[in-house]
Amino acid sequence: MVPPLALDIDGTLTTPSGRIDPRVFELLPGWDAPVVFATGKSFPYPVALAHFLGRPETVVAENGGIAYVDGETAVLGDPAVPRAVAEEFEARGGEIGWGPGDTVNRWRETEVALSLDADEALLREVAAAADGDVVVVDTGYAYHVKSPAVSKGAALERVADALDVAPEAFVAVGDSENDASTFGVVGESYAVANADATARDTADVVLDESYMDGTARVLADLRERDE
Ligand SMILES: O=C(O)COP(=O)(O)O
Ligand SMILES: [Mg+2]
Repeated sequence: MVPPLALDIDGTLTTPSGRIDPRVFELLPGWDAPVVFATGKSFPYPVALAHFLGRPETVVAENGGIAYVDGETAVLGDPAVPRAVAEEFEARGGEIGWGPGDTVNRWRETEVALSLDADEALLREVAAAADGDVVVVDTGYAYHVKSPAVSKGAALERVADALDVAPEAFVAVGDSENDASTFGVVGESYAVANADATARDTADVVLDESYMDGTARVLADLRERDE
């Protein structure tokens, strides 16, 4: 039996230019165990990915603010403080940075994401004034303003429980500080070579290969182990 997977999306299933690597469509549809997409992106993105892979929609979105499994949505974070921080940031001249349509935040229910072009120093200053009620997480793709109580790892534990699978049975692959909590609850964890320092420090193994090259290597090794 291949093990269940907890897979980050950006930096892990993508190319360096941010596209879904086509190998995702070869390797994941037939994976014979649960696959949880655990992402900082908002809820529709991992649902769409699972849908178009023909897989059950088992997802963790918004860095753990949302967990979805068996048709049940759990909203695990309160957006009030993150939104107040974003409003104060804008009142002080900061820009969220996604342009007028802002599809990055449109469906985001528990946190606020800002472009890496946003004024990080101002954002961290405004967030620090919220007295520990928010943290700023830099995924390498966005700054996320979220409750410190929310994490991908905690949400994955809920999803695993609903699937009746122990969290330790999962193998995780990720690339950034928002994956450290996942790495903390699964049995085996891998950071791709492009991972940030936090992901590298918290993963069991740091891969030699980057992006989907790294993830594909892990999947190949897991299949081989299964034979
Ligand atoms: O949305 C982000 O900032 C990063 O997304 P990821 O968690 O799938 O890498
Ligand atoms: Mg990532």
